[in-house]
Amino acid sequence: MFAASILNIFPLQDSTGVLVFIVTFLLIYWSTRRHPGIPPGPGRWPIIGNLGSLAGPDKLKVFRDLRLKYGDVFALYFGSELTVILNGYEAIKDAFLKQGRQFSFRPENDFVRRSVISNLIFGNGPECKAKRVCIMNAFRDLCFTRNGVVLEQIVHDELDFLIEIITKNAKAFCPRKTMSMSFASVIFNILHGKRPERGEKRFQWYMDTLDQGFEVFLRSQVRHYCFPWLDKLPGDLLRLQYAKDVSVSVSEFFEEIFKEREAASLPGSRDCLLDFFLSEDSPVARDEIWKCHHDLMGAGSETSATTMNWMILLLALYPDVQAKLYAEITRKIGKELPAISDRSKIPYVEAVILETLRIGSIVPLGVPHFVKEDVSFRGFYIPNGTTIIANVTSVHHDPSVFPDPFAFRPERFLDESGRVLQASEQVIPFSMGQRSCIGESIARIELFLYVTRIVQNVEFRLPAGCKRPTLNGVFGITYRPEDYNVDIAKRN
Ligand code: HEM
Repeated sequence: MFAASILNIFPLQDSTGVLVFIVTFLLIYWSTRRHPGIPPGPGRWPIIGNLGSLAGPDKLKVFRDLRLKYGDVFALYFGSELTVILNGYEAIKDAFLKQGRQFSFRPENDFVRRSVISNLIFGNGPECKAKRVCIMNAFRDLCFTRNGVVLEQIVHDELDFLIEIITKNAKAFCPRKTMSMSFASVIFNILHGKRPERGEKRFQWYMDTLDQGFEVFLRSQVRHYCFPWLDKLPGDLLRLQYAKDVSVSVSEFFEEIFKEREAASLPGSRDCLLDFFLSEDSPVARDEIWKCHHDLMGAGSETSATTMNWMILLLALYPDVQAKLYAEITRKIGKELPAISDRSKIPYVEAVILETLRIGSIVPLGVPHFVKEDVSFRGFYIPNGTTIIANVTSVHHDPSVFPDPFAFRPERFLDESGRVLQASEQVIPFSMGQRSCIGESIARIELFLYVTRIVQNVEFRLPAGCKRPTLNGVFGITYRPEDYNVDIAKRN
């Protein structure tokens, strides 16, 4: 029947026509066929796969709707790359904790090999594990074992500067860039033992490069998945040459700083992360250190800054929460500089931070994971080489877990007396398992010191007569609020 219809279309003597038809048919079949046994998902289109299903201004809603239709575990093709999306706390936990051995790799596809500089966030294997352990030990030593004095000091120095700048603003201002710079300075200081000079051009250039790098990375990834052959055409259509040029400049930027530090520090000193990396037993080769520093700067500054941007917006939108926060801080520590040891004294601050991390869902789809073997998961087949994405917002914005999920209500994390913090295990902004965030403790302390000190000193208000900002976010590697302005009133 099938053969007969082909013969009707192409007479026998026209063997070229038959060949073209068969090749076209096979190409369409292979490029639209879903692997058998994989989790459900929408039909696949040639070339773009399921990218069409992700169209729409509100990406988080798109993922919410796909979950409603296909369940907690569904599969999409980003171009030709098979990607499994995990939704809900139990599915993410099953993968990253219960089957953590299989689900804890980072993608090793062609795009990552060609364009990613990272040897930590996108690293795999025992060397990457050794770096994780070394950094976590160094963070513990630098920031916590000396009662957190180093971290506390670094953050307070930075906050002296920040509060001075923001209180100088007579006009309504948008905190985004100021916050990015401030948190980047803290991480830079932990890494290199000094804060960048105020207004230093090299550092400003580096921050701009990081900012653009995030966007270019996302765009060229999508293009590479759909049209890998663009790489063979003249012109840097996939921006891979751009990525290489940036990495050379970034390595030179860090190299200069490393040399300064090597010349200045005493042998055996352990005052910043760089000292740990330069020590004899370091798991990171000398010419690879800059890559780790680049990863830590990228991962550690934009995330915390975005959390603070959400927090300022939410406090301005909910003046009653802000007033309660100020009252609690004043009652418990007055005008004293907050210390890490004060965290347990002011549970309301911790509840405000948790609620901000929940609503903001700063890294909405986490960092991609990957499987390097065929995996059986919840009755589905996940083939070797599949990318795995944990949709963290599916947990944080699930009304069955957090009723009225878009209302800013820190009280949901306090007991009935309002005095005891009841953190929910279902708030997972730092993910979980073997690849969870290694900066979590630093981030939590930074946020505590930032919010407490800033609220002690200033009040945020929506500028009179302006359109009320929404909770709409800008979707990217991080999820940040749309730019907004706030008035800042200095407290007496
Ligand atoms: C509010 C602030 C932060 C948030 C919401 C956040 C969130 C995350 C998330 C979701 C991941 C991916 C986990 C996974 O793949 O399962 C991650 C990884 C990572 N984060 Fe953070 N992070 C924050 C702050 C920081 C800070 C301050 C640092 C460094 C000082 C840092 C360094 C890293 C690194 C190096 C990784 C990669 C870990 C690996 O691949 O093994 N993060 N973070």
